[in-house]
Formats: sequence, C-alpha cells, structure tokens
Amino acid sequence: MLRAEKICYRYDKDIPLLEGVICTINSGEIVGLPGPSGCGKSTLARLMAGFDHPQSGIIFCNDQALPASGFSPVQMIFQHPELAVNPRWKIGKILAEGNTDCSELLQRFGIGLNQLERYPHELSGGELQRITLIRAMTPATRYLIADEMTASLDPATQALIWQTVLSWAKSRQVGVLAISHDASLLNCICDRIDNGFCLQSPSSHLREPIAA
Ligand SMILES: Nc1ncnc2c1ncn2[C@@H]1O[C@H](COP(=O)(O)OP(=O)(O)OP(=O)(O)O)[C@@H](O)[C@H]1O
Repeated sequence: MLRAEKICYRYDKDIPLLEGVICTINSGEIVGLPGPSGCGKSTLARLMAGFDHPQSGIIFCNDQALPASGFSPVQMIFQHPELAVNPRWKIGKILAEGNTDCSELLQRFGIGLNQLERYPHELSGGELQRITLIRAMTPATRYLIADEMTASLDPATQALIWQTVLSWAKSRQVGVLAISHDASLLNCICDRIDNGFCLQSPSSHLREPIAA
C-alpha cells in the first residue's frame, strides 16, 4: 500500500496546514480525495508523490520509504500538463523519459504517431494531458496520484481519460488517488472516498461560509 502516516506540514511556521494526516491507498484501489479549496489536497499529493517532505510523519510505499532519486513507483499527474513537460522537447522525447514502449497506450488514448514530432504548444490541453499520462503509466508504476487531472477538459475527453486510466490501473493492480472538487466524478470512478482527510485538516475552518 501507499500510506501517509501522521503527516504534519506547514508552509508558514505559525500556521499548520496538515496535522496528523493519515491517508492510505491499497494496490489496485481507486481512492477519491475531495475537499474545499485550500484545505491542503495538492500539498498532501505532492508529499505522497515525494516531491516535498513532511516536517513530521512518513510516507511508505509497499513498506519502504520513497526513493530519494531515480524512478519513483508513485507518479503524479497535475491539472496543468504544460507545467509538467519541457516546452523545448518534442513529444517523442518527452515520452522517452518514461523509458518504455508506449505504442499500445498511444493507441488507447487516440494519440497519432505524427504528434510525436510536435512540441507541447502544438497540442491541445487534452492531448498534452494524455501525453503526461502515457509517460507516467509505465510497467514499474505502482501508484498514480491524479490532482484535478481532467478539471479543465471537456466531458468526452474526461471520459476517455478516466476509462483508459481505470482499466489500466485495475488490470495492473495500480492504486490511484483521485483529487477532485467534482463529487459526481469521484462517486462514479472511485472504490472509496477518503472523507476523513478534510476533518483532519486544521484549516477546516476555511470551509465555514462567510457571513453576509
Ligand atoms: N508554496 C506555497 N507556499 C506557501 N503557501 C502555500 C504554498 N502552496 C500552497 N500554499 C497554501 O497552502 C494551502 C493549501 O494549498 P493546496 O494547494 O494544498 O490546497 P488544495 O486543497 O489543493 O486547494 P485547491 O482545491 O484550491 O487546489 C493554501 O492556503 C495555499 O495558499
């Protein structure tokens, strides 16, 4: 399993954002992480993917700490794919970073071979998001953290992406953490919703409606 154990994190030394947060994703499990803006979902995602480190607590991936360098079995997909690729590299070179044969995924995601010769700015947002997914969906990937990955996309592209990711994850027993504001999307795709996260967050007072 991928497990965040009693995670504490603060950007500002006086204001705790995450305190004692626990989050678990089992192999092959699709877990939804909802929550209001600013409660710390993306921060937790970055910690669980190993991009940042908690001030206390630990992240375990299959009983081991995440690797400090090299390929990580935990891959993360962001809402804005243009920020996750080198704009000076052609798509073919970007995909080569995943270091795997991706012809089947290209076909399943409807990406033509001609697009491998283009630069990121020559693709649509939905096409580029599918490229970052193909790069992340390697045989060595055990967990995928999807932070609002289809939030900016049209419903048809959103459906294509989630159908492909879910069938890949289930067939390979990859665990997925799906972060979204869209409750109906999470209810539709997830095995389980982690509602406890928000209740654990000290910033939960941010959810109180502002008095008129
Ligand atoms: N690099 C940073 N430096 C300082 N504060 C930050 C930084 N990144 C995020 N924050 C603050 O931490 C809080 C949580 O941010 P985070 O992006 O994790 O929330 P979120 O739940 O993902 O929100 P949203 O749903 O709006 O994306 C916010 O108040 C944000 O302003």
